[in-house]
Amino acid sequence: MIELLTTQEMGQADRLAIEGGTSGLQLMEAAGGAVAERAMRRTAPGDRVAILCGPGNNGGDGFVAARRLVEAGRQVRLALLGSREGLRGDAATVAGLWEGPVERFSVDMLDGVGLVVDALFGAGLARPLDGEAASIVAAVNEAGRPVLAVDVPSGLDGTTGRAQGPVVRATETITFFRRKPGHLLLPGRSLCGEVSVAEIGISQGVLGAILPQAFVNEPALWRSALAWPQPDGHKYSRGHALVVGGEGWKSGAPRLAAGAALRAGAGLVTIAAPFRALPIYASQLTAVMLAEANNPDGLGDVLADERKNAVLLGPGLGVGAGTAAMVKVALCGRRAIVLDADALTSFEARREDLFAMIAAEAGRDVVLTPHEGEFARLFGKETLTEAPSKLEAARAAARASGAIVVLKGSDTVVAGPDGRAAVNEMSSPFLATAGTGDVLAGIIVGQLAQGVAGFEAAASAVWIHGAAAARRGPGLISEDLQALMPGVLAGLAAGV
Ligand SMILES: NC(=O)C1=CN([C@@H]2O[C@H](COP(=O)(O)OP(=O)(O)OC[C@H]3O[C@@H](n4cnc5c(N)ncnc54)[C@H](OP(=O)(O)O)[C@@H]3O)[C@@H](O)[C@H]2O)[C@@H](O)CC1
Ligand SMILES: [K+]
Repeated sequence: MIELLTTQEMGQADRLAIEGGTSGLQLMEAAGGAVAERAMRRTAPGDRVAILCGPGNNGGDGFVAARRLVEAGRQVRLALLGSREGLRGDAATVAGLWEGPVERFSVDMLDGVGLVVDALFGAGLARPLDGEAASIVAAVNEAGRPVLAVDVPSGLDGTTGRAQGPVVRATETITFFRRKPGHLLLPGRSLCGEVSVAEIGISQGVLGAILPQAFVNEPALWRSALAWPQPDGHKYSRGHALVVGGEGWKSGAPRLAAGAALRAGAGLVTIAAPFRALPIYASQLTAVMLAEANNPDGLGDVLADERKNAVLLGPGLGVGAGTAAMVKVALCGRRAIVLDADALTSFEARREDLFAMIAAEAGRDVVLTPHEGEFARLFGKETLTEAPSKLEAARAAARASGAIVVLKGSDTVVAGPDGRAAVNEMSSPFLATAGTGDVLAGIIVGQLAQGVAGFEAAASAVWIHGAAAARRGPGLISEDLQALMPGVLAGLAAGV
């Protein structure tokens, strides 16, 4: 399980390590040493390196790296933002060990360098950069040389992934102990370049005191919760997913979802749709079954069979009171529910009704899968814009709704009402194509049908969906995803 630490939690980790007997100076020597190691991979002896140090401990890491790089034969020029006398604590100590000149930044420092080390600001960034700091950042970005950022690109908030002012555009970022959410959340992820993590002598044990609630979405987070068919099992023991579909001319979305649910491992999958649309569905389906549901009462009849233990509503269903009434029927009872697309938008003006229906049945999993537009419509634009980060927006929505919220995008966040959250990085830009959201909703309902718990069902589905897309790359269309899933699932089953 890979935890993500807010800058505050990282400060706690540093403090706990120091209380545990590792000095701050040892941590800084290890951090600066790791920076130097990364810098050496990008340069050869004799190459010129510019190291830009800020007034805090991030700058301290820069001083350590400078010393180590000179020892390794690099030609180092070091600039300090602020005065040497202004340095405090460990940063002052390591600055004292630096025997070279300490310059004031000038643009010519960047001429012909093989690497710029950005050690201006890290976890202590307290406000947007302005004045001299802002002009240094502009000069670094303008120079177009490779940049190695220490901890985070200066100007980026490691907790939120946002920059309120100027920010360094790094080629590579090295952070310490654990990544921070801002390394995965956009725009942070694209500003960091390649991210590596260095161990600096903080023991894993500190996590037991910190209890981080945000994680990288990767198999270690949910692998043990996945359901695999047992030798003595049968299709009914793998669950029965129901996808509620609409009119025939909108049957593509429910069909994509149903196929994905079957691939995800649901034992049976049925699409419920109006009688007049059934021939259209039937002409394109084989293993997926059909049931007639002309209206909410009809859906109630279909759901009278309690073996249908997970239901998806939304893809191709249409926005309006009819869809809201279908959702209401599906939400009566204990089965797991996924609400996507039109099923979310149908509650735009009456979100409290939806949240009350979700709350009415404790212990049942409801997963909501909005993209940012649907999220703003359901939870209010301010939930998105006023939250400090996308992660916090998803958490706030999960708390308000009592559901697991999958806030989709290139940096999809899965958040549970209990505060647990996972940020996804297993993705592909080629997923930005029609129908992929329907496939994701289908994978989630397929996982839920097999009895996988809501948070794990959603997080694993997001990962499987991204991994399938990554296998194809250019040319991907949503119809391809189903056929790509077995390879991804085989890898998970084998534990790789
Ligand atoms: N023991 C440890 O903790 C370890 C920490 N490590 C390293 O330390 C880093 C965190 O160090 P840090 O806490 O000193 O913060 P840092 O990012 O250097 O900046 C603080 C300084 O910047 C200033 N400042 C802030 N915003 C500003 C702005 N907009 N414009 C101008 N100034 C601004 C702020 O001034 P103030 O706000 O007080 O006026 C203060 O002087 C962390 O990222 C990692 O690299 C590693 O060595 C491992 C051990
Ligand atoms: K930095």
